[in-house]
Amino acid sequence: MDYQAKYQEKLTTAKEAVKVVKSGDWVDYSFCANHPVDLDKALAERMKEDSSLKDLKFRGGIALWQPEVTKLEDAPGRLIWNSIHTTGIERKLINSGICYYVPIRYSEVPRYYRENIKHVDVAFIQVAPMDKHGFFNFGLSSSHLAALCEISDTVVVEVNENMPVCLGGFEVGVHIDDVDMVVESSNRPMAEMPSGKTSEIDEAVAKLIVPEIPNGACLQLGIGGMPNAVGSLIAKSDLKDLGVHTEMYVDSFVDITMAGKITGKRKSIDKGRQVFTFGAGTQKLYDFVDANPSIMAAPVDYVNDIDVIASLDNFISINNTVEVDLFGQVASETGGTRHISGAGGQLDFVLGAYKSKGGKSFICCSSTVPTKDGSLKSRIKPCITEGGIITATRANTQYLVTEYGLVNLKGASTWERAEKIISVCHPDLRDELIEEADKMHIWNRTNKRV
Ligand SMILES: CC(=O)SCCNC(=O)CCNC(=O)[C@H](O)C(C)(C)COP(=O)(O)OP(=O)(O)OC[C@H]1O[C@@H](n2cnc3c(N)ncnc32)[C@H](O)[C@@H]1OP(=O)(O)O
Ligand SMILES: CCCC(=O)O
Repeated sequence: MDYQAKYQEKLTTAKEAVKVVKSGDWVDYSFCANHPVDLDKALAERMKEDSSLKDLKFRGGIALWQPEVTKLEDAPGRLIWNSIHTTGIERKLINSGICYYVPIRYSEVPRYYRENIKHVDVAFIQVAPMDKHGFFNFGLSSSHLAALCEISDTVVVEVNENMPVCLGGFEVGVHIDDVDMVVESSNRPMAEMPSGKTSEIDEAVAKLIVPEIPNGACLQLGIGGMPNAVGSLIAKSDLKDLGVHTEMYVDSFVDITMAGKITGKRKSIDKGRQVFTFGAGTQKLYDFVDANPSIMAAPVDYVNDIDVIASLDNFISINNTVEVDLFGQVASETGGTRHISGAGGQLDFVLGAYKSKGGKSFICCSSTVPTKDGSLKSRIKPCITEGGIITATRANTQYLVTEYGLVNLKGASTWERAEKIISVCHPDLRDELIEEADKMHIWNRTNKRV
């Protein structure tokens, strides 16, 4: 089969390719680092020139830069951006009235596409250059992109030579036979998502979690500064023979690997491989995962499947949250009715890690939220702020960790939970919380004031 001939047949420019978009279409921008760059720019140009092109519905998630189409002055009347997980960029788009969140359980996203969404008009995906077998590797996001290609009327790939090639699993790319148009991009460097500075609070939390990790454990680190801080401390620890099975591949996994802590030898499946479904970090990460045989990309319905997670012994899952209440309910997606990020795979890993033999799931947060005037605002509340969304229910929460301590809520009655949870709150806010707990009938006279 002459794949090069097919490639040449399908090769076009971004300007030509975007002509396929019609008013009313669903246009899927794929995910995170794989959002299109040149196609997005060309579509925005076309929309500027042709004001009759409207009622467009875009879908994407974890936007690392603001899509050009959303910058159009008249974007609010002409398009809606739907996000399966919002970053700060998308939070701003929510405020401007053009972005809406798609509630998901991340492990289920490929099935949403195949069985529920069922139809996409146009898919625009950044991919790595075609290999000799005719495949365009999805690189940093295997995620749900194979499912997206299956249900899209038109698949347009935007080839970027800087997209790392991530192999090892399945559904990691799309074949030229299943692609309608190929656009060679301007080869911009991959967008980065630096993990930010680690705070003293992050470090205090990390110091409480690391001693809970046994040698040979299999790690998942979530999104945000705190899980990354734990990763940095693991890199400096004496732990050995660790494995990785994580939804998101982040920079600190590279540091832990370089420190010689990861062998993956004790994994019962995918032995020796660091498994992930999407990656976002710095160029250090992108260079590390590129064509690396110890890395295995796979779709999210495999990586986040609770039975797959549970089949890995000593699974350690570390995720961040926005608010926790005195019942142990975890709200990681919103602050009241204000949308912040999304459910992502938090529940998948909370459930899977607890089901794993020797596994532990840690929900961590700073005890207070930073405020402009420096006043103390607790993240731990009697009840989740009105309108807040629960990501992990109270029965699912295992370890809760703040800079003041680590408590295990499994098996604890409501009064025991209240006591444990208040023990990790900011000391100046504990009395108020005890008063509230008392009013809510979850404080017993035998409860300890810590
Ligand atoms: C990819 C993976 O994570 S793997 C599997 C796990 N998935 C998840 O855990 C999904 C849910 N978790 C998350 O999305 C993240 O961990 C978060 C949002 C909880 C924390 O992420 P971080 O990047 O560290 O959050 P950060 O502290 O920067 O706050 C993000 C926003 O929330 C706001 N916020 C944080 N806490 C609160 C609060 N208690 N009340 C109101 N707003 C709040 C901040 O002001 C900020 O908003 P802004 O940037 O628009 O001003
Ligand atoms: C969509 C995935 C992001 C997350 O789990 O946080």
